[in-house]
Amino acid sequence: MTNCKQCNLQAISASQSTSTHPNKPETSEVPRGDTLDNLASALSLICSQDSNNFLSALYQIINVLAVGVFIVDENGQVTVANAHTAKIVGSSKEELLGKQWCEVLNDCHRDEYKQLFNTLKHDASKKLSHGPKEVVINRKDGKFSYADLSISRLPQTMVNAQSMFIGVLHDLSSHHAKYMKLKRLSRTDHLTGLANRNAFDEALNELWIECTSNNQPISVLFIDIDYFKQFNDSYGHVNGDKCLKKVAKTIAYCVPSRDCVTGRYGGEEFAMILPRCNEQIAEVVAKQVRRSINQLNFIDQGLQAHAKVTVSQGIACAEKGNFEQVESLLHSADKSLYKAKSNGRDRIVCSSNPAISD
Ligand SMILES: Nc1nc2c(ncn2[C@@H]2O[C@H](COP(=O)(O)OP(=O)(O)OP(=O)(O)O)[C@@H](O)[C@H]2O)c(=O)[nH]1
Repeated sequence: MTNCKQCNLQAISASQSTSTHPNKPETSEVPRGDTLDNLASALSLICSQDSNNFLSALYQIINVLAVGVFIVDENGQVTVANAHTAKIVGSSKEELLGKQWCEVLNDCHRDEYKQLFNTLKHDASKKLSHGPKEVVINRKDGKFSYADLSISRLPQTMVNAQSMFIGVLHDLSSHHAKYMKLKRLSRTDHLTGLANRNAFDEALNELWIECTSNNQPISVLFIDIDYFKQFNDSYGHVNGDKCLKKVAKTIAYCVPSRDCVTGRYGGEEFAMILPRCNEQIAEVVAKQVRRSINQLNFIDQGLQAHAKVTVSQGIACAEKGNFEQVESLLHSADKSLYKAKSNGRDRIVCSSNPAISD
């Protein structure tokens, strides 16, 4: 940084490299005594070995920091950016200079930060310290960086008439990738890859609110493998696990739309949420599940052709206020499943029409 026209920082020069700051502002926010003296002596040490220039020393310090530091003017234009900011954004420092800071941000934050700079531009009295807040940054290579962003107003005593802001960026990209992986793992059943019980319950609560508040139907389908203990006992747990995986994949293929959720509800029990689907649609899906499961064989696992599984299914549909609570809907689907089991298995029971469908 050689000569920043908008900022008085350049006034801090080597010719004034004494033990006190040349432009020491008279505000209570500024460190006094030891702190300022120590800073000044640290800087003069660096300056004496280098360019003998305070400003240059300050800039070099900022530039080697392992956090992104940048300064924007009151119009939101970047006037200073250190090397780490450039690294996070995936551009060179030169490319960043003069650029609107908001353009660096992902669309989802742009309006918020445009508004922030706009508000502060018109209300210089307002104290600014915004964040830290997690933001997504559009990198030049088309990828994203994730960072914690804090923006603070530079003290008025440091700058001329206009407002200047300093931003600090902490790169969260590697943490973000790990967080996303952990989040995905915590929501996935590790054997089948379907939603686990926790994720299923969360999705059901969300879809329940969405559908009931829009007067749309929502159906739940419980699918339970018949006599699975016998399968395990006959062919072993390893084959039992492979069977569960195959059944899960087959069920997932039968969902009628992308907004349906399929989960592993318990050991050999699966469940499907069918938002915006009435009971008739749910029954069509259940019939498709039954047909597909009945066609499965386990020859690829080394089992004989007669090794087969069937499933029993229970359906309940919330429509026109027939269920007040999501728990009642689940209870009703569970009761239907129980009926399908007790009436011979390999069949479908709907809660509003308990006649057995086989
Ligand atoms: N291989 C394997 N077996 C499991 C897993 N989770 C549960 N099971 C087995 O699933 C079987 C369920 O047995 P039951 O609850 O008696 O039900 P069922 O034999 O399917 O009989 P019905 O449901 O009444 O038709 C048990 O033998 C469990 O050990 C799993 O992750 N892998």
